[in-house]
Amino acid sequence: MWQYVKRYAHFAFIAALFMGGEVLMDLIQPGLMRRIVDDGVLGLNNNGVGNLELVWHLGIQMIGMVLIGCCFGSLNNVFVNMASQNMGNDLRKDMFRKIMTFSFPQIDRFGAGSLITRITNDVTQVERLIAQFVRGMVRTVLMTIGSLYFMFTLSPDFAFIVLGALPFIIGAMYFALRKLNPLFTLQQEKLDVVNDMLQEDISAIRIIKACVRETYEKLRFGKGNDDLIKTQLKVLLTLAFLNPLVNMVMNLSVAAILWYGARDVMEGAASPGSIMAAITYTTQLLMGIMMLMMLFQNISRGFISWKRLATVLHLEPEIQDGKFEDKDCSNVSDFSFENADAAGQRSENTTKIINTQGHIEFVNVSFTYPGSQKPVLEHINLTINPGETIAIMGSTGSGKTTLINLIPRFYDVTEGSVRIDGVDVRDYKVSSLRRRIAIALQKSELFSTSIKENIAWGRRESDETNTGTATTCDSKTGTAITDKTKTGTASPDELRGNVSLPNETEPTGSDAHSNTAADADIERAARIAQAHEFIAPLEQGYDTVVAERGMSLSGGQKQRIALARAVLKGSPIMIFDDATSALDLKTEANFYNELAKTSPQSTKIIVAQRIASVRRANRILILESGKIVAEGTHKELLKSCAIYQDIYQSQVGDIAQHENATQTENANTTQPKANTTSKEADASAKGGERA
Ligand SMILES: Nc1ncnc2c1ncn2[C@@H]1O[C@H](COP(=O)(O)OP(=O)(O)OP(=O)(O)O)[C@@H](O)[C@H]1O
Repeated sequence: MWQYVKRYAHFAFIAALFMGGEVLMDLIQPGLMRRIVDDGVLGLNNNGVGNLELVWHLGIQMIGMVLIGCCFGSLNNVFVNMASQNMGNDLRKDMFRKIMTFSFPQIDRFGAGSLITRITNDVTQVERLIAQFVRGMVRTVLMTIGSLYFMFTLSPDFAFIVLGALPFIIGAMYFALRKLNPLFTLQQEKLDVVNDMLQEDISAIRIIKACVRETYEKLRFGKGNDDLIKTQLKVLLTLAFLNPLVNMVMNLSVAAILWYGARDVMEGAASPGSIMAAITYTTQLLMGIMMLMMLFQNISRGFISWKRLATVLHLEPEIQDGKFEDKDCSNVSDFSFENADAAGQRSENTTKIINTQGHIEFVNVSFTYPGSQKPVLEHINLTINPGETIAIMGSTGSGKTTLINLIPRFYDVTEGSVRIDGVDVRDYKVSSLRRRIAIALQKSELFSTSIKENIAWGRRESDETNTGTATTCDSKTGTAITDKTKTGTASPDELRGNVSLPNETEPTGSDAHSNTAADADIERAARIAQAHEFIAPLEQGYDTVVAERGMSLSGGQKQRIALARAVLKGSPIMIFDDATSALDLKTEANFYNELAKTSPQSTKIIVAQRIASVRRANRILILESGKIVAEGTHKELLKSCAIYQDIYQSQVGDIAQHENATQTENANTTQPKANTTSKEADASAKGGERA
């Protein structure tokens, strides 16, 4: 924690100085009050003749002290907040960065709810720990020392009375904190559970309503919440006993001072003013101790939260960078967090540059999910050549997604190796590897921003580059494209970016150097993904803002935006994991046709359930129980593979429809493209989206 504290230690130090000033003002006041009573009112040093002028004089001094103390207190708050909030800000950012470097199993181990609790509630607790420490601890320590000192100067007896009370208070606090500490840990864990449920329920609200499971979910959430409240109640109950106990000890001390002091006053050993001052010091001191009690609670809570944060911050990412960097991405200024973390490491290791072609090899690959005993993939041997289109079919749970997840290292193989262009994926720099792979998934993740931003999102490195020029990768040629839109030197060809596209209006002149170039890229990608048809008629077109997680779009529309995003990324390797399942067959066929035309050199891997989606692939693999059981073209498999034949038989209707769609498409390409296509596409899209 010190590394975070020390960055803002200067603020904390200044805050402590101001707190010292505030305490000093508080400590001086009882002395002034004593003089007002003894000298000003009772005139003890003037034969019983009071001095009103002195009362005024000392009164004004007291008001001045209060005001100065108030200013010191406010300035203390300002600097305390600067220290604690800045530290919290750094912690939150570092937590987020760290989480971004985690592998899926690591994220699963914590759970999304727990990570959210840590990054929000736990960071707040640590902020509070720092604030309370600088504010409360400094105040209490100075106040205790100062009050005891002044009490000793007033009367050592008074000081001994207070010192006698201290062990009771400290003992009570010690036992309370021993009881409270495990409860604080439990409380944070219960909060994790509640946050997990909350997150799950809010994102699944549609299905909860559709299945009329509101009551069930309410009960489930209620139970989690009750558990949290029970723990919180235990904490409060412990405190409920502790507070009155400390109050009682404090009042007994005041009573003892009054009793003792009254006797001294009667015997002439002490003045009434000094008794008043002693009582004020006692109250200040014991209030300080009370505050210390609250402080210990927050400190102990803060340390528990810090431990939870440290578990995340000190966890080594399972997926580590290798030495190989893609040639075309080697001079991309890396924004990615893993690179931020690995920056030092990179300078030590000699980075080896490779020109990615898109050749993929699975060499005797086996994979078992962490925590599971049963392998999901067993001894997979597979070679995919650059520019080849491979389709993977197989029953649900056969391991298709798992297989493709090994390529971008979402998981690392348990045995064997996955190689891209002859290099084990584990030897690549993770960001470089993933930049060369475009992925579209069945469940399209969209962000609550414009359609344009959503499509451009996958190719963001150029936007995030803040030094020099940005380089992205051309899928067709495999060569680097320097993003000269920023420097104003881009030619129209360069402005076409990653996507190699059919001839359309090229941006020229000054347009070529403005945003319209990027817009043109986005539109072309959307056209390939068959998304332009539904985006163009929208009132705001590409600037239409998508609701959270794409809720304002149909399933098919979301998928087409996700496809456009993958196309725009234009990587040498493209993976479509059931990414066209919500499209009708015609739209799907159009997409793959366009893709084949515009990115012939990209290696494409299509995971699909429909024969119509895969029949045009160069090779189709049939995966069963984690093993490749058949491999061949559509025709070959129809002849030789019983599983494929079964699937074919079950989809005969679909296939006929697909053939018609393909014929219509071929006919259309011989005629000028009329506007009717957009209507057809929309109508068919609706069909697909219903699918
Ligand atoms: N994160 C995970 N942890 C543990 N087991 C998993 C995990 N993800 C998938 N599995 C298991 O691995 C097996 C293969 O899953 P995978 O998602 O690869 O299948 P699939 O062929 O893509 O299925 P589908 O066609 O239904 O998408 C399944 O038995 C599944 O239960």
